[in-house]
Amino acid sequence: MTSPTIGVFALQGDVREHVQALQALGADVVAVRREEELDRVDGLVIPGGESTTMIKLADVFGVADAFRRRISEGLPTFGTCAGMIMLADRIVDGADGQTTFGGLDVTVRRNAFGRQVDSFEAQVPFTTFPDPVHAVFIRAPWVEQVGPDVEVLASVPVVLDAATDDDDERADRIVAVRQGALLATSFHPEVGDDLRLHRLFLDLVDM
Ligand SMILES: NC(=O)CC[C@H](N)C(=O)O
Repeated sequence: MTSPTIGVFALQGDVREHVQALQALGADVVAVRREEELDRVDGLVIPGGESTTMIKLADVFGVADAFRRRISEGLPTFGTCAGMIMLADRIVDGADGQTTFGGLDVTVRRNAFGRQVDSFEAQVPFTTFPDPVHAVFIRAPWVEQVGPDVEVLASVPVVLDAATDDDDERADRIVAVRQGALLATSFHPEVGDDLRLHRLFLDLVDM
């Protein structure tokens, strides 16, 4: 089989890390800033970065609707952190009027962990892998609600703010999901050398 061509959304974000991870797995990778580039790809990665800037630039360059259309038509897409926000159909705590590309039937809370800790690392168990994934969270979103076609792949325990320290409540928050050929993580699998999530994504592209 010939290698798939994977585009990395390159208007903003940690593009290079994703390019390296995908190339290490044998994919042909192109940076995508224009519609002609988007037209050539078999799959798309939307990196971590800043979702408000991503959507602003996509609007300014007139490509937001092209991304929306291709994703809604079934282009396999992997969003990490800000990329997860860009794939979400609904956001909580977005900037005023913030929109997304959508496609993933989830509600995502932006900067969700911010009240507790801005950035942290954790060993996160996945339904798809025998061993946990070492996950780096940076001002990360979490998934607050999922539609019926969304499969939850991973959650992390969090302590919810309570009136007093004594009755802090614990709950699990979703940090990785899959819906058809769409995959999203709250954290940055492109940081570090664990390629399992990129490989899982390339398997979705092949299907
Ligand atoms: N590391 C990240 O991608 C952070 C996401 C960022 N908080 C946003 O809203 O887009």
